[in-house]
Amino acid sequence: MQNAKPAFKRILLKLSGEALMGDDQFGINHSTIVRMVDEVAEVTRLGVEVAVVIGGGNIFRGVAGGSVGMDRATADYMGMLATVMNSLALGDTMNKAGLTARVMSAIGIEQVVEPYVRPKALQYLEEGKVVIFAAGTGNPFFTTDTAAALRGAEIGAQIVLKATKVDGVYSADPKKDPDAVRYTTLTFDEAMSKNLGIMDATAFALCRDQKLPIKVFSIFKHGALKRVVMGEDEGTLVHV
Ligand SMILES: Nc1ncnc2c1ncn2[C@@H]1O[C@H](COP(=O)(O)OP(=O)(O)OP(=O)(O)O)[C@@H](O)[C@H]1O
Ligand SMILES: O=c1ccn([C@@H]2O[C@H](COP(=O)(O)O)[C@@H](O)[C@H]2O)c(=O)[nH]1
Repeated sequence: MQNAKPAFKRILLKLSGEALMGDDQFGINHSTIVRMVDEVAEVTRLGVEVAVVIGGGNIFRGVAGGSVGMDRATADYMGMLATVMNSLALGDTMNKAGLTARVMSAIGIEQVVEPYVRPKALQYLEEGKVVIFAAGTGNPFFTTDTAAALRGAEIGAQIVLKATKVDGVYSADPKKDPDAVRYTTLTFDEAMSKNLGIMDATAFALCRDQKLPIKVFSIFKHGALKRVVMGEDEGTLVHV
């Protein structure tokens, strides 16, 4: 179908930080980040406005610091800084691939990244730039999934796309339970009442209240992002 149009005008793409490691044990794998950017570039060429939140699990998670006795809020700020590093790497890779990316941070580090200012972010999106929201929500005790829900709602995205290491939402963690079954669709209430660990309850609740659907799909599956954007059958849709 040559003339098919994208199903969405503006998306909030949540990229897994952990997936950035590729086959490495830690950090940012070069060919993996280049591959992710290629997938994003493909959907920008369709005219879709793309905002991105990237996680920090390839570098640091606050919960890990907390578990070895660190002050949890301090550990969470370290986690937020990890997302700034990933955002800078992603923005740099995008710019090298011919996209125009702008990184905006929820915490003040102006010598490194410009601060998040909503009208400016909206202006960049209208100009066709890719906006990368760094440092999560700017507050400890949250996650980048919640930041994705928050920024998605703020910018009027039509959907939050969670690109992660699994190809959808399962009845249990498919990495731990081989009998887990994948859902094609489910409601926010079902996801929360079943305690499905793919996203935290705060992110689900915010999206439910804002009637902002979430699509969960695999970042490792070539072309999956484009298929989601074209409204094709891919991953799991979580809806009101
Ligand atoms: N019910 C479930 N269905 C699917 N995946 C699940 C489920 N419960 C737990 N998971 C796990 O959740 C993981 C994805 O969530 P998580 O937020 O930890 O990673 P991410 O968002 O990809 O990484 P990061 O936080 O670094 O951005 C999957 O890799 C999967 O193993
Ligand atoms: O709003 C936020 C977002 C993130 N954090 C901290 O950063 C790490 C990395 O984010 P992930 O979503 O786990 O990839 C997270 O574990 C928190 O420690 C935060 O405090 N507030």
